[in-house]
Amino acid sequence: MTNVMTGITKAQKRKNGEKKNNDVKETPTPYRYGPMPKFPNQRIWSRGIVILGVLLYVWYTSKDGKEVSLAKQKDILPMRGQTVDCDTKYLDEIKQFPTCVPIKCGRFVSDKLVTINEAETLLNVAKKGISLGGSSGGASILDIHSGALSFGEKFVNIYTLKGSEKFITASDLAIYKIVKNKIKHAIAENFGIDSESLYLTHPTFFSKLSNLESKTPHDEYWHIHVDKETYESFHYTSLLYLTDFSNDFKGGRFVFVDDAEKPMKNVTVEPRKGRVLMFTSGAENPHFVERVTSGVRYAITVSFTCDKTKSISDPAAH
Ligand SMILES: O=C(O)CCC(=O)C(=O)O
Ligand SMILES: [Fe+2]
Repeated sequence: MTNVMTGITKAQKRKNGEKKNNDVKETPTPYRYGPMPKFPNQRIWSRGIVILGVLLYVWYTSKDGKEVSLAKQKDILPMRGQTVDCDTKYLDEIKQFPTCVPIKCGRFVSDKLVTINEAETLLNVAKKGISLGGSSGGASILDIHSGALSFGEKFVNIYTLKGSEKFITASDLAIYKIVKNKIKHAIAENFGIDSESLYLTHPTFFSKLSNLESKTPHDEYWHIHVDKETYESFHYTSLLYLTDFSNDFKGGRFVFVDDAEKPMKNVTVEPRKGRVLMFTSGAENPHFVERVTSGVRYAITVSFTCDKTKSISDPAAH
């Protein structure tokens, strides 16, 4: 049939179409920048690169990505926690004190218990007190209950040092007591126990950590440990952080090691000024502090026992 408008028959159209298609096949598409370069074993190389990329991705994500963060420095947490099964030895021991047995063992973090002003007051006490002595290695402690203060490679009693009258005032002591009581009540609430069953115990101390080379084993704060094994009287441990991870120091995160074979199971807490970390002191909570790589990290370890015979009194003015 002939198209009235063009006067071309269907057969002619088919013929023209075929010719066009043939033309396309005959003309190769030119590469804008010339032909793709070829090199020997091109396929093997490109496959190798893809496999390397996949391996790099797997290595990178398993290295850091799977570690769990309980608290980042930037978080402001009213309360965040995790429960874990109590270690049986811990449970057997704490059962001697029935009102002190936790509903579940675990760890909790709160940024709302202690105010920034309270944290700053205690930071100044730590700075002033430790400046009277201080370890020659990377870890200094000050225990205002016993008076123990790191001094070079030894310890001295701060209350025997000249100038010690000034490092802590009556109002600092009152704040210390308020903070300790707030932490005690939070521990009781989180673990479902009676706060009257908790007593402050030894050692409760300020710590100052830096990247100085260690001089004695006391300076090596980065080893994995269980508090109940290091400090026999502990049942509940708490830390109050006085400086900020990343701003005041680098490194120095607190790390729970849930499975020593699998670092990606580690649970980390980044210190934040005024942040309180509380946990049961048994083998369900092995932990360490990462080495501080720069700056200075200040904290207070506030420790509680359920054994009244192991309790210590609130610090007094000297
Ligand atoms: O400073 C910390 O974050 C933890 C210190 C610690 O593990 C301890 O005093 O037993
Ligand atoms: Fe510890």
